[in-house]
Amino acid sequence: MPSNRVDKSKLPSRHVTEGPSRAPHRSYFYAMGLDEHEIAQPWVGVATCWNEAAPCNITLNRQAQAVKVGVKNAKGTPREFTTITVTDGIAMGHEGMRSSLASREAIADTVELTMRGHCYDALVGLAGCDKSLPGMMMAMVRLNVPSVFIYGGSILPGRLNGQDVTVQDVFEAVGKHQAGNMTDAELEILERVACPSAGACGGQFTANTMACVSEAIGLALLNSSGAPAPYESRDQYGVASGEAVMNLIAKNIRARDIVTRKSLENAARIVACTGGSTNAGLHLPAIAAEAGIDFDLSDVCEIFRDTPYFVDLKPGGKYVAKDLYEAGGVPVVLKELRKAGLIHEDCMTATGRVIGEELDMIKGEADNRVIYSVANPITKTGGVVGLKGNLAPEGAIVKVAGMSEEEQIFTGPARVFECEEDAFEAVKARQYEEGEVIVIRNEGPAGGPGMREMLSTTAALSGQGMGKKVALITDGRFSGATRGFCVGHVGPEAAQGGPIALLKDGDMITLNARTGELSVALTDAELAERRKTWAGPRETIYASGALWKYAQLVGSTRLGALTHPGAKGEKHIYMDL
Ligand SMILES: CC[C@H](C)C(=O)C(=O)O
Ligand SMILES: [Mg+2]
Repeated sequence: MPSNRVDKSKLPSRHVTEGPSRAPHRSYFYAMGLDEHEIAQPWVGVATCWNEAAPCNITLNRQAQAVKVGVKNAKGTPREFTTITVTDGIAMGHEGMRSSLASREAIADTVELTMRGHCYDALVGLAGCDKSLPGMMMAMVRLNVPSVFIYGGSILPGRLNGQDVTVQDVFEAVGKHQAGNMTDAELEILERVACPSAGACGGQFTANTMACVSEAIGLALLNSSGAPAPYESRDQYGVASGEAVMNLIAKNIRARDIVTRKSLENAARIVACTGGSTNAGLHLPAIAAEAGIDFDLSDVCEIFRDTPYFVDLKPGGKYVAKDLYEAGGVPVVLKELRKAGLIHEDCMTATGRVIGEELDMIKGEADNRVIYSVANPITKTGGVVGLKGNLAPEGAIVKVAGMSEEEQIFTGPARVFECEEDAFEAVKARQYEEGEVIVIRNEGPAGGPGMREMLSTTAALSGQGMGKKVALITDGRFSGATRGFCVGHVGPEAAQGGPIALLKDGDMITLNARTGELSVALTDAELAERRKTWAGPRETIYASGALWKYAQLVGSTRLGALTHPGAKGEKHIYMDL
């Protein structure tokens, strides 16, 4: 058994299990039904984001039981614990959305504190929603313990009029309804059928994007994210993940042996080739920073730029996560990337083998329906690209999957809004013109605070049939289901005095996703002149509490909006591991 090779004298858990001074601690363990063998084994924290807030996380409790079976099979002692989630689909379109990105830090912090406080030796993390996936992976890298990640799985698609539908259709239906192109009764039918099961939103939105990342980066077993959440066949991956973490303990393979510059590049590839969520441009730098790796928004975008887009998923394309699973899932996509030399094969994974060896064992091939071959992609460059220019010196990001080449170039006058609510009201009332660039500012990580996703506004534009007739830029961000020429993460944000803060109605803005440009037709001197009269950042609307604290601490978008400095190669990471 792998655990026979574990040097127990080095495991963090000995601080709570060994010696006369730990008799009180052991009393608690006996109180929970553990016996002396279980107390003496390696302790594995099984962290889930289970709660009843949303379908994304509702199955995690069941799946955690499978993980615990795996840990026990391999002679470990699993201890399940939970942390929070904020679910974007429900937080969307109102003040609640400010809690979303901040919840990523809360998840990483609470998992970290639980692990530290109880001296667990290793971690299996289960997560099912936008911020819980990166938050959980950040905790793994931050603690640098042996770690395995497992996604909770996606939702099943709804079915209406012979077509698959997701919650994206419901968000967009709001715009259609507002425009008078959908009746109350039609909207009600759609909202009842769009989400027929547990699981995270069905397209290649943020949760599914980060699930693909979890496999490509090596923290999750290959194919473990594929089966939809309600499928009990997922449980075999739960058991295998529990066994895998015990093997990592035995081999002393830690999260930072897995998450490296190269594995982050593999992860960025899968985001681009699947037309994934722009949020990856925030989460990959954040995960990197936890490992002390400098991999910022422009590094991510550079990988995006020369990655072909060849997996046909919503919102840019046709299919949902269940279709990707049935076509062979992430392993087949990675195999295609490998054919083009776009995968670093020597990256360590959660099995203790490198990703090249793992891919050698995969039999599936591209079906040229959901997964095209890399040699015959949908487009030659990535489904997500970076932009820079005098309006975004620290960069910006846009999803272009599904947009034609002509649609990727746009010049128009700015219509400036100071917050999302103002923009949404104007869109609802059709107080904007075709050809304009809608600017929504003061929505960055510190300025919002919380860098809200603006799906309600972008979906309303799409629903009004105006998605291709206007462009939108913001220092906030978008949901994975946003489509249209919507540029987010414009940095520096307005609250940090970025040029977006200086825009006025009518300024001519150019967005060019082909050349990677985001600029305003103002000279440096004109911008400097406006800066002299700039009123400065808005005061945060929170006077205390978690969001006030978040606004004080959060760093720049370019670096992933972290609330701490990130690892700097320090020696003391976790206990004395
Ligand atoms: C449907 C979109 C989802 C709720 C989301 O927030 C994301 O994918 O980012
Ligand atoms: Mg989201």
